[in-house]
Amino acid sequence: MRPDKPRDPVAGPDAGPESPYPVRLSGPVIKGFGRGSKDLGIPTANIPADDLSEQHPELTSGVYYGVVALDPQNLAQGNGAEKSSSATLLPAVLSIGYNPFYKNTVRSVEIHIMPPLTQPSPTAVAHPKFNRLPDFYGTKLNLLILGYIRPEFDYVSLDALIEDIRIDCEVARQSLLRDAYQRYIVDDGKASAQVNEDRKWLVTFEGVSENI
Ligand SMILES: Cc1cc2nc3c(=O)[nH]c(=O)nc-3n(C[C@H](O)[C@H](O)[C@H](O)COP(=O)(O)O)c2cc1C
Ligand SMILES: Nc1ncnc2c1ncn2[C@@H]1O[C@H](COP(=O)(O)OP(=O)(O)O)[C@@H](O)[C@H]1O
Ligand SMILES: [Mg+2]
Repeated sequence: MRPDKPRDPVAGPDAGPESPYPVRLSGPVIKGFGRGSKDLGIPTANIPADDLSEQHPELTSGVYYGVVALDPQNLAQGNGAEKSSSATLLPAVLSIGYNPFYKNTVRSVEIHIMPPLTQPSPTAVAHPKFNRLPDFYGTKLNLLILGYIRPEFDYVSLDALIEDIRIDCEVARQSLLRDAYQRYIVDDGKASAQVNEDRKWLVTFEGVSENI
């Protein structure tokens, strides 16, 4: 059960991601249990978790933050962002694990994509309307995990779970607003060669690389 204590406003060192982060994950967006939107009002793009234990033993179950890009080549038509050749980098918060509140028997990777950091945060207020994009099932998603926030918990109620995910969104946002993290989204001219390479990887889909 979730411990009854206040949450830290940021997660991970101010100086930038610390080993083993950043961690790269990719996959097509698949169907989950359909609870994200229906029960919680928080859509999560699920990607396959089959190889996770072998490929990334360092990714223990828990909540993380990072940056995502969706393949612009197979984003469904009419999703608002016109089918184009350039991928957008967006902040994200995700959960990896068995969702103890729902007692899943298989592990899942579920990513909630947040609005750009330049926009006001919808989750700054209690009982928010979480960010919702037009559906993009089947689209390839690249994710760069930059830090760990907390373990997964069981909760006394659905409302308590939703409120903790709202705080996760705020922690992810405040964490990513720091210079050493924001440069994974926007080139500030001060990024190391490695950060530039990671940003380039994010927008590279099957050999198609975008200019960023
Ligand atoms: C940031 C974030 C944190 C989460 N934390 C928990 C958690 O601590 N415990 C839990 O049972 N589920 C947690 N979840 C998972 C939700 O229960 C899950 O997104 C929901 O069951 C939707 O599943 P679906 O994609 O299969 O529909 C979290 C999800 C997100 C996006
Ligand atoms: N902000 C968002 N973050 C993640 N997915 C979103 C977002 N907005 C819309 N979606 C869409 O909603 C789907 C997830 O909804 P969800 O209710 O969690 O269903 P499922 O159980 O199939 O994962 C994603 O696969 C994606 O197509
Ligand atoms: Mg989902």
